[in-house]
Amino acid sequence: MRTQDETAMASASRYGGEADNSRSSVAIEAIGLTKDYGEGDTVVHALRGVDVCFEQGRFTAIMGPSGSGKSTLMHTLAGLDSATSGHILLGGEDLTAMNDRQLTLLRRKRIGFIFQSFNLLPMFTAEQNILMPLTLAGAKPDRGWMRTLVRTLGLEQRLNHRPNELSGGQQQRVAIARALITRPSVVFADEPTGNLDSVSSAEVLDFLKRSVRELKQTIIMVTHDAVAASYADRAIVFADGRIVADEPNPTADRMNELLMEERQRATALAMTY
Ligand SMILES: Nc1ncnc2c1ncn2[C@@H]1O[C@H](COP(=O)(O)OP(=O)(O)OP(=O)(O)O)[C@@H](O)[C@H]1O
Repeated sequence: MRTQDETAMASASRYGGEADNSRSSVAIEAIGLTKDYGEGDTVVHALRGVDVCFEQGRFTAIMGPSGSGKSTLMHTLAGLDSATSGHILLGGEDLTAMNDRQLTLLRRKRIGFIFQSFNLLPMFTAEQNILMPLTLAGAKPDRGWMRTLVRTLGLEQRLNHRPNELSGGQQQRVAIARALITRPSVVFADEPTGNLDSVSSAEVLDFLKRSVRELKQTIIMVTHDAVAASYADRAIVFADGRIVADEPNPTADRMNELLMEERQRATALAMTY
């Protein structure tokens, strides 16, 4: 196990030693993160020593073949799943050293989630759904921030509607507002456009991008769609529990190319066995 100083040094090394200035812009980072499922002959190494930083105010996409570890990375970073070894620093605090109660509080206050299936509560209005994280925490809404979110997401005319009175795209916009209402340090989006048609997908991705540009939010999105990844500022490709590519300003063509290269590499490897 590393000491705190060793953790800080490992973290600083990812910036070529410019630790102090650049660290202030880091939202969350993983250091030597591993996650194994099972043990012995049946062990699955889902994460194999992942080192990665996610900067504040940036939109990052995570891509990769099925089973490569994308969801495991997201769940572990969000404190939903425990790491086997390594560290996760959120605003300088190590999640891997926290107990369940501390993790629950941290998730409630500092992490937002957006799911493929929206996960809105059907008996509540859009407004009640958006405010739900605050209601559950017994916290008062910041009305100014609520207005900003509602305006940015174009939900002014939809606040009194229940989810079944909204289109898929509108429901996902409500879910985005709900994820952002606590002004979290980081928002994890798991295939947020997986259930949407291409027009609604483009709309939702545009809003995610605006949340980053205009509202200074930090978003990490898992997606299988290279076009969705092209809305991000950065795209990471995962394979076999490791990062195999890290692309700034990704285009859909470039991401398809990287995914194809990874598929060819995996096929060539399989043929040598
Ligand atoms: N609870 C679990 N128990 C055992 N193995 C698991 C568990 N969750 C994930 N795995 C395994 O860990 C590896 C990584 O899975 P993960 O779900 O993170 O991949 P993924 O890239 O998100 O895949 P997909 O794109 O299909 O969602 C896979 O081999 C998977 O079978």
